Amino acid sequence: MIELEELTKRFGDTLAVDRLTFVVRPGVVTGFLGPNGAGKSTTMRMMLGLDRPTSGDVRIDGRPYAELRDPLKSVGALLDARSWHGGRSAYNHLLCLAQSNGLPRQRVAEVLETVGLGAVAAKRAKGFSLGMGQRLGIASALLGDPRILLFDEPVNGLDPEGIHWIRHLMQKLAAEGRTVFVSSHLMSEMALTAEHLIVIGQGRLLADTSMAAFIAGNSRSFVQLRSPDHERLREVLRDAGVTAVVTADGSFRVDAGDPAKLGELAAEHRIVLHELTGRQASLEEAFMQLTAGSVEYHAHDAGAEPPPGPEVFAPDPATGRRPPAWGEDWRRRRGNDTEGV
Ligand SMILES: Nc1ncnc2c1ncn2[C@@H]1O[C@H](COP(=O)(O)OP(=O)(O)OP(=O)(O)O)[C@@H](O)[C@H]1O
Repeated sequence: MIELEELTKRFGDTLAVDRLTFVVRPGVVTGFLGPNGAGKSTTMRMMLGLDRPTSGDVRIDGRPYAELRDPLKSVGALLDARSWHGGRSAYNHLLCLAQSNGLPRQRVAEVLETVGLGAVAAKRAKGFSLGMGQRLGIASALLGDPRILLFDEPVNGLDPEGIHWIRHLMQKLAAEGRTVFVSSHLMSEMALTAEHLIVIGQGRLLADTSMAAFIAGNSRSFVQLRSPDHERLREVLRDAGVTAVVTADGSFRVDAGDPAKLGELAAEHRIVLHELTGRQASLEEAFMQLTAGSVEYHAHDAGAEPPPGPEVFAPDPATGRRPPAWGEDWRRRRGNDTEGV
């Protein structure tokens, strides 16, 4: 496993990594998320002994990277996919790595087949596409058959087939009992790949939890209803004291609602529904909710200002109080029109 304890890195005035403590365990894919500049690459570089911590430490199977006897057999990493000599063929690049690390020559052909580069093994790497370069980087990481794998943005530049392939490769490696730690900005892909998540913002740990718990804990479920009898449904919801918003596509959204109860309410009033969907917010929404305060670079555009207009949420008829407006800021930033019921 990989263990970090109070790991800290300062570059001049910039505190890139701030007392990070967490453990990356074997057997599952662990996703590493954070906004741009959060400190992900710096953390991974320190795991591999490429950056020296200002304080704290990081251990690979109980030792600092520098003390590993056969580093390539312990940890494989893809940090910068283009870190190879372009004049060499894919085969020769891997052969050099194998020979300098005491690995058997036959591993070269094996990993080339694993990553699907067998047919272009003799071609010079400088002619490789971005996706082929990523595959060659992954082949280098797998060369020593390591128990621990680190991938920094591995799907960068890959086409859908390549993305699908790497997702299954990472899950297979984890299922073999390896430790797989992967960063990516592609939230939809991360949601499909990782079981556990480490989230950082401005160098600090924001979450260390399972994917399911992260989404459930940082977002709210909601129910979406749509009816051809829009006005009647609006009245029924209002009379029942249900707080709802009308979304840009004309459906009603009830935060933390119960689909069964709302369906029964509509049936009681003989209202036809064209949609009744219980939804869980996505990883992207949960991520944006959690990291909203720790984004280093904000885009400033007209849509960033909350639009004037009607109340988004109806007040609770019993208390007259406005309910908590989860995601309101986010919806406003996105310019997603909503109207009160
Ligand atoms: N060698 C360096 N010298 C000075 N500052 C650095 C150096 N490397 C990183 N930083 C700074 O440290 C912070 C963290 O950078 P890092 O690249 O680790 O973030 P990241 O989460 O990987 O970002 P991204 O998602 O954009 O790749 C940033 O503010 C960055 O500018």
